[in-house]
Amino acid sequence: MKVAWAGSRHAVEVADRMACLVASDPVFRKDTRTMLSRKELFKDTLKKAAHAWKRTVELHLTEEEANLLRLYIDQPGYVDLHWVMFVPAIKGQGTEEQQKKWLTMAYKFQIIGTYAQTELGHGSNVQGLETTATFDPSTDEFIMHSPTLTSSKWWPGGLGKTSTHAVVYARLITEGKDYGIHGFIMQLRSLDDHSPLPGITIGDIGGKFGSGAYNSMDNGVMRLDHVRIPRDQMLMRLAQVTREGKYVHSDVPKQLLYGTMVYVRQTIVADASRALSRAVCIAVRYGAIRKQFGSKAGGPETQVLNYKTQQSRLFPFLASAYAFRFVGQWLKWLYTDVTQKLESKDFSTLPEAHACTAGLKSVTTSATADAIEECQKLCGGHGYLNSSGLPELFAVNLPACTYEGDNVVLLLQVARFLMKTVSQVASGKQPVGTTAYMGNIQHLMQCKSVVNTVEDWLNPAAIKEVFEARALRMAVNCAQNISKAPSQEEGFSELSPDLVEAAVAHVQLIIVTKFIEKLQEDILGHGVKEQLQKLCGIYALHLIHNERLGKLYAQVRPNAVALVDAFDYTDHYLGSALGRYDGDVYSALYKEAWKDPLNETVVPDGYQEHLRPLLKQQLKLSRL
Ligand SMILES: CCCCCCCCCC/C=C\CCCCCCC/C=C/C(=O)SCCNC(=O)CCNC(=O)[C@H](O)C(C)(C)COP(=O)(O)OP(=O)(O)OC[C@H]1O[C@@H](n2cnc3c(N)ncnc32)[C@H](O)[C@@H]1OP(=O)(O)O
Ligand SMILES: Cc1cc2nc3c(=O)[nH]c(=O)nc-3n(C[C@H](O)[C@H](O)[C@H](O)COP(=O)(O)OP(=O)(O)OC[C@H]3O[C@@H](n4cnc5c(N)ncnc54)[C@H](O)[C@@H]3O)c2cc1C
Repeated sequence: MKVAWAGSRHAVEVADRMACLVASDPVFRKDTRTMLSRKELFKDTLKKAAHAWKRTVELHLTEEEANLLRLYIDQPGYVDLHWVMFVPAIKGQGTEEQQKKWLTMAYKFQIIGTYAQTELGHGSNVQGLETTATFDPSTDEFIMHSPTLTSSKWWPGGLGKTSTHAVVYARLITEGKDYGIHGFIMQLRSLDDHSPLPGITIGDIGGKFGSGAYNSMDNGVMRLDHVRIPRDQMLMRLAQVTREGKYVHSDVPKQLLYGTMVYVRQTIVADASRALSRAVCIAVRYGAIRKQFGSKAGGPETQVLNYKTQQSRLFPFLASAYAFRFVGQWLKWLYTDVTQKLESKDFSTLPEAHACTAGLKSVTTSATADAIEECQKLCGGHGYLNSSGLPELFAVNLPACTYEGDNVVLLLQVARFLMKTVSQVASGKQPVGTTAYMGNIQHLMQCKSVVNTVEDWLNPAAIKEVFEARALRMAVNCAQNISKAPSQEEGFSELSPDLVEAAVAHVQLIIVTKFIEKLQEDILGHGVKEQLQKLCGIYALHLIHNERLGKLYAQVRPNAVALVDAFDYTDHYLGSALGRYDGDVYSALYKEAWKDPLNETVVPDGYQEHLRPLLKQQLKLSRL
């Protein structure tokens, strides 16, 4: 099962090696992270990032190994933005010459970069950004400026205190005309003493949700006061400004400006499956250790994992973790395929790639945030302790519902794509890729499900048909209602809640389909495929027909712990007293409690000033 989860034997081996490297290095300790002040946590993040880079160089780690090292260090920081957004933005939007110049420095960490798009006034509406980049032909420079308070850059990770450079998104103005949003490389801080360059005001935007967690990241604010940069720092793969100030657009779709976001959304699906699997791992292992109540005859107490209510709340998450993992692996393939096509100037699959990455990012991150919260409840009181690992896991993954595109905004993008596809089908065009099922419209609009028993739900063809019919009918229903509205735009706006539901149904169909396709691959190992079939059934059925699942849960229960062991997480990475591999939960909880700063002294600070006088006063009063 470890191989099925990781994708290959090689993937298991390299992940194990990197996880152990991190777990055995004292610099990467994180057990007292939630007790650090914001400043201490930030410094700890800088230390870990520098040490990770040192180890990467010393051990000559490959890109794959270095990425895993960063993942297992498990502490958000500026390096995430540098590798996940700054470098890809230059790769996707820079010319070959620009890539050579900037990536050479970025790969060696001679510069640290971030992705500065969002502003105080606008995040979702990228076309509404206000920062300006005005070309001055007299000096061959762009003047970068924040004209209003709301145009202050706001949120970019690493911007607050660390980044020396950024890809800054701004409205390009040349020859008096506004050509909309484009990307520019800007140096922000001196490479000698790290002070901000003239005209740049920069800082951290302040503490965020939860202790520890995302507070390790210095999300930043930046205002620009007529800062000049050379013309060749505009990223010029999609469009150029000539020496004379002429705007020239390349023959590529302007949506490629959004390419970095497509790339990151695809990686976020993998993050979501990992976060969900960590929460499930903690809740399942702990559920096997925790006992409450017993038989009336005085027999042994019951493991809470044996309660049917516990199973019906928890096993759909276990199934979802596997489902998201497999769809994430497929999405990575889709992204690579689209990138190769783009290189040979075939842009035909771009809308589908956008819809799939936007939709899957939305559905998987929302489900994951909800599931982590529920796993905390599934662990009872102990789940609420920081030492359970769950509060931090929740706080770190909750913003994934917002960053890289608010989930509802992204689902509306999927809905737009679906409405276009429905109208193309109506005019006789055969849909392809993930919407190919819509071509079967005559059958799917009328068919009746052949499913009667729980066993029928293990029939992949039956499951697929139900999901296809559900998604298509919801989309067609929306399209019909929109066509009755005074205008397309008004109809879309009025029906947006239904459109979001239709988009979710389409995305869930993709997830179910990719799970089924996974089951058609060669899967080695005794009983592995059978367990995955049950999980696939649970994933599909819990979305549409909760009542019939009891039998499947009973079949999964004997292997529940093994199914989470297959995630292959070290105790260091899981970071949970409840989810320990050896099950020694109570000693671990007890030990963790003593690490709290409040326990550094037996009598707490503040006793002399506030507690003692109060108690003495009460004592005096009671004697009167
Ligand atoms: C215990 C815990 C310990 C710690 C654990 C540590 C680690 C674990 C967690 C993981 C952490 C780190 C790793 C990951 C790092 C991630 C860091 C994330 C940082 C965040 C960064 C950001 O948020 S960057 C900013 C992102 N911003 C957005 O996403 C903005 C969203 N808005 C948009 O994308 C657009 O404005 C929108 C699409 C909404 C609208 O576009 P617009 O052009 O205005 O309007 P439309 O008319 O709708 O579109 C025009 C046509 O373009 C098509 N289109 C739109 N987008 C795209 C696209 N991306 N690609 C292709 N095509 C696109 C659209 O469909 C329209 O097409 P049509 O044919 O004309 O209909
Ligand atoms: C932890 C974190 C890290 C981030 N890192 C970065 C970074 O590195 N770089 C960067 O540039 N940005 C970053 N961001 C910003 C992030 O990309 C934006 O917050 C995100 O795109 C959402 O935009 P917004 O904040 O403007 O939300 P808003 O759009 O203001 O959303 C508010 C509400 O309005 C709703 N809404 C908005 N538009 C519509 C619509 N058309 N129809 C229906 N409902 C709508 C939304 O659903 C939401 O409920 C980060 C954000 C966070 C939280």
